[in-house]
Amino acid sequence: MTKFKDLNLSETTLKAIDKMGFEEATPIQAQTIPAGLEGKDIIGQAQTGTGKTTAFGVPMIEKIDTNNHTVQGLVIAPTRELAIQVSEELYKIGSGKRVGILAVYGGQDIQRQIRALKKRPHIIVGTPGRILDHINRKTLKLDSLQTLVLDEADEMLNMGFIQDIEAILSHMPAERQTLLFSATMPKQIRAIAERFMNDPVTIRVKTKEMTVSNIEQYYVKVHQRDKFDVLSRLIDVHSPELAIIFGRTKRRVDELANALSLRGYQAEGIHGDLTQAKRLTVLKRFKEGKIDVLVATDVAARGLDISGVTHVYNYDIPQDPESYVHRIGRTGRAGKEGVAITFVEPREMSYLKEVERTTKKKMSPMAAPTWDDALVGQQQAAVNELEESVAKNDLSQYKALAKGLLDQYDAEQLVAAALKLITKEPDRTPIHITNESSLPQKKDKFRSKNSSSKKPYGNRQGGRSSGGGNRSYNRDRKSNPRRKHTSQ
Ligand SMILES: Nc1ncnc2c1ncn2[C@@H]1O[C@H](COP(=O)(O)OP(=O)(O)OP(=O)(O)O)[C@@H](O)[C@H]1O
Ligand SMILES: [Mg+2]
Repeated sequence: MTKFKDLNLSETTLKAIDKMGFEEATPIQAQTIPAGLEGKDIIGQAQTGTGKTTAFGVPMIEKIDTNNHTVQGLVIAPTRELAIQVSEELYKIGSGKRVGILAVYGGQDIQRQIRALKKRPHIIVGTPGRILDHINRKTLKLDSLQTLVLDEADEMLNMGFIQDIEAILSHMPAERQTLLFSATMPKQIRAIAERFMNDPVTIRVKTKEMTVSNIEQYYVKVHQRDKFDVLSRLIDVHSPELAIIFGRTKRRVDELANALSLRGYQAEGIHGDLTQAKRLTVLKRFKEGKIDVLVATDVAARGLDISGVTHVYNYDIPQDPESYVHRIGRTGRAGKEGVAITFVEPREMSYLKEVERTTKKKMSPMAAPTWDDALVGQQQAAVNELEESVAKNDLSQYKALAKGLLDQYDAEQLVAAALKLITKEPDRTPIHITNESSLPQKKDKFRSKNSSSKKPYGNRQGGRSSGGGNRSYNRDRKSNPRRKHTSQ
């Protein structure tokens, strides 16, 4: 176990890390911080939720010269929410040193960002489209850049983003340190990455499986028409603290969020067609537990760190194994436990197998719960609530009422009635969810490693659109590779 104080860090940074509550460095931090401080280019790969942000953040912050009021560090992230989250973490690491950090992303007033850029921050964290916009307006200069980080590097170098990244790279000094981080790094993408890196070291936290062991992984074989009922019952059985449900398209997400609300769950959706303000509000309400089910497209799959997410449901199986890894990685973070459940239609089993081959982890089959299972789950949740209330609440103002009732009724009858009132019995309100086409069937059962879905260029979009129903997922990020991603 490595302590941060053994990593040759400045007192101010050590203090900041201490304030963040971190005691020991995680393996990826222990391995990349020294190499980062030495100035090496790094490709860092470690499982989801294992602290990669601090792994690149610490050396980046340590190297900032706060007397030099130029942009010395740039972090590029695929979504606005992630850019905000990373900037907040860097702010904490750099708080003692007073490093100036600014997040720039689409959907936020550009004039406000321009004013903030004039205050000469040392580090910019942003999404590619908006960064490029500022470069073109000459409101962001990268001539003095020393450290570049691509968070979710494989995603950033994939088809939807590569042109913007290349354009941004052309505006920064060749002599710089480049750090790439992700939980996944397909070979073909690594090859692209190496083109603009200088003798990079690859730091991979070696584990048997690509996913963290503290996430229990299940699949449920289910026909499309039954998916929603199975989902409602699963939620009733599990009573998740916070759950994320991933759907394949924006329409799917809207319909699921509405349908869940109709059945009495506190659910809201997040996807790229919402305004930025709405996206942020939904996420905030989810973090605060005001809603407990977040329905999302892959816009929420990467990097987001929301504590308390106990369950991830893949309502639609993702097409890429990488997407699966990131989606389920929204739970089981920082050593916590999590459960991931993936719905698979009978004809999509080959996708499940491909995910298992990539992650080197088998999912356990789970039977779809019955209505009675759901009722038992909800009754248990009511019992827990009642017990908690007995333990926690000051009930003195209710005791006289209780006595009165007990004089009149049988105790068992009374408690049963109270439990019935608290129990959210499984709801059968009719709902409508539009059918999406299943993923196209794979012919070659055991595809080679160079299979099409992993190719950075070309096939990815083709593969998706051939599924018909995937179109709006594409639009989510890839339909216009030049500009569109800020509207994910
Ligand atoms: N050394 C540490 N000790 C304890 N907790 C830590 C440590 N480093 C990071 N964390 C916490 O772990 C959580 C996950 O960190 P982070 O978001 O950086 O993971 P990640 O590896 O980037 O995951 P992803 O692949 O999903 O982006 C955060 O809540 C962070 O505060
Ligand atoms: Mg991350």
